[in-house]
Amino acid sequence: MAKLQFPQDFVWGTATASYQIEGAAGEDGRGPSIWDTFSHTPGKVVNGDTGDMACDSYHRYEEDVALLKKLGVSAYRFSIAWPRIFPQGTGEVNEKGLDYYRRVVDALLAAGIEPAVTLYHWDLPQALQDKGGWANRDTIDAFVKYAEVVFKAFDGKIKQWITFNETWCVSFLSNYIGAHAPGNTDLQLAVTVAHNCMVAHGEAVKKFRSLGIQGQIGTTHNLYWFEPYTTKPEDVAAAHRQRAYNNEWFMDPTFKGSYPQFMVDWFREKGAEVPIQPGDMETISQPIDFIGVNFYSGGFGRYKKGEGLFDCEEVQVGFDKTFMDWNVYPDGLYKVLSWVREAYGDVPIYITENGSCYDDTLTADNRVHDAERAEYYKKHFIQCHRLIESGVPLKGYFAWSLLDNFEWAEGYKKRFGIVYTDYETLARHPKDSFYFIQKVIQDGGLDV
Ligand SMILES: OC[C@@H]1[C@@H](O)[C@H](O)[C@@H](O)c2[nH]c(CCc3ccccc3)c[n+]21
Repeated sequence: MAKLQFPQDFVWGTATASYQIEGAAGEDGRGPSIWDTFSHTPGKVVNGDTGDMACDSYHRYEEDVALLKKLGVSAYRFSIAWPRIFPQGTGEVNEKGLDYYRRVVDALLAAGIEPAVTLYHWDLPQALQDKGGWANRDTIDAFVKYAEVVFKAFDGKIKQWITFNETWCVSFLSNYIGAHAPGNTDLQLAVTVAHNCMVAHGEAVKKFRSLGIQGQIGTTHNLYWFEPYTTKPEDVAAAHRQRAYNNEWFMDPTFKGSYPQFMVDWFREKGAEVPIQPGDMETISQPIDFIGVNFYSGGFGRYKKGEGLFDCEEVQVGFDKTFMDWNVYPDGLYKVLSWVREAYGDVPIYITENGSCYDDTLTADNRVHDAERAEYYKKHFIQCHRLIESGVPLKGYFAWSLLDNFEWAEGYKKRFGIVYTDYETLARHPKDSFYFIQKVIQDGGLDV
């Protein structure tokens, strides 16, 4: 048996998001978000599930913090709900909304756990969507105002800030594919939303710097490792387009201050132009202190005329699949973060999400023997160690997720938690994967 030892200062954490765990949708002045609207629209979410109750973390956050302490993490990534701070998106601050996050942050700090906070994890105030949402550049200013209020309220207490969670999901998944809120299916709209969100990210970073807020700020993109199935030029080009859709389209503006030209040309062919205004690219590529990467899966593709947006079809090569039908591809984590370092330099990296969904069963004695999920984590931890050994500046890892929670359009059937949420009683039951991660943290590494 070999012992894979992690650096002493490696950050182990778990991640959640406001709409997925809080519940209390109308409590203490919270305004509606686009996910309240979407989940309450028949046909949008499996079983008609909504985030009205979720894990009720709005009232049970102390139980969550106790679980985090038991797990032994040094950090906890969660998101602040904009509609709790500005119920109408702009205007009057809702102090009761801020108070909830003050309770959460103080409980975390009392437990010796660092909060890592995402400003935007998809719950846009509906009042802003009614005025065009992220397609309207006024939303950028509203976002910066929201960020400023939260920066000032928690300066010195929250020291790791993430502006956006997965702008690809906010733009393409939600406005081209249409699977997430607000559920549009327009490519130009998606390209515009992606651009405006990235400008909003940059403006928030500028505000953070100008206010002299303590700590570090970055953003999180979901990166997908997609490789050509053969070395044929058309397969290489097709797989690259498909990968760039998730990766370079967001990472190039963030770190190079420009969009990848081959993709600009491809979108132009499809009738979509990027609405760049003077100064936008400089704003987007404001220097950041780290990049958050959410990694779940990857695969292989080859050219197929007319297939999808990029004339690319996925080739099934025999990967094990999770309950989301996603390939289990741990090597993809090694490859994608090695690519980040090659393409964008030695920017510190945090894996801000990684995890898996399997069909869990709660036993009579409240255990969940989720061996597949524990194995998924083990395989990905091994790749994290391999990355660190290779010199990639990987600084931390946040497991998705602490709790089973509202899995967006899939509702509550899809469980990603290392803790089982009993939706009848809202009781939390650590799964075997929780104890596996607890031991890795305690030991500072794992035996392989
Ligand atoms: O699907 C599991 C998690 C979500 O619960 C998180 O809120 C979100 O940040 C997140 N991103 C991804 C990868 C991108 C993706 C999200 C949803 C559906 C398909 C792909 C997986 N996850």
